[in-house]
Amino acid sequence: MNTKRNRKNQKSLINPKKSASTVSFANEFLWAIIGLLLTVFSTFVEAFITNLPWFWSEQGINYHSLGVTFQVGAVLLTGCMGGKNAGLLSQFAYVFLGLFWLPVFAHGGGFNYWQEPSFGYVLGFIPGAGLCGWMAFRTRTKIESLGVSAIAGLLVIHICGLIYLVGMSYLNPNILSHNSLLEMIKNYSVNPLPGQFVIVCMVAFMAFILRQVLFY
Ligand SMILES: O=C(O)CCCC[C@@H]1SC[C@@H]2NC(=O)N[C@@H]21
Repeated sequence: MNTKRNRKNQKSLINPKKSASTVSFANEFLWAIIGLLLTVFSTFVEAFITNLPWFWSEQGINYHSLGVTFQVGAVLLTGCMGGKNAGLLSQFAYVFLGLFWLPVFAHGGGFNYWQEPSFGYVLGFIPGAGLCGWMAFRTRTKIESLGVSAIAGLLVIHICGLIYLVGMSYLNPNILSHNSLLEMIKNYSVNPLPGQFVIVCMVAFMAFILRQVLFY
């Protein structure tokens, strides 16, 4: 047992760059709550960017919508800041809240929301935030690894959403006909992707700065 621990210590001494960051239980719990609140509120906030600040005096401030909300950004930021457990817990709580209590999903809420063809994306928030959080704490804090973690989380959300859409069109064609399947895939996976990539960059940048400031 001791030999095992010694070997582990030696490894991190040999390659300190690779040593994983850790997050305390208190921080995990705090980020699970912050993540839940962020996800609830950001679902209703449209994401936008402005023109570059050095053009503000000439051109004024121009806003461009990214065509998505900050919802997915909140899910990924929770993973990047709180880790795997905070990501999983916050998104379990979000799905539970939406199904059993408040209309916190983009198109409302309630138990029948499972019939919403896009519900797979909401379910995907759970493994998406978990994977993003797990990856974001495997190495010391680097903006590249935070970006890769957020992209991996985003991919998982889309994979879950797509599986649910295809599954629903086969198992429940009354709700989602084969004809509208492509339209749904376009609406929920193809069209939002460019905006979501911009959000992934914002998430990686914000998480990097916050983790430097908060020393973890
Ligand atoms: O970020 C976006 O706006 C695109 C992602 C869409 C997520 C879908 S919208 C319907 C469903 N209900 C939710 O609360 N989210 C998913």
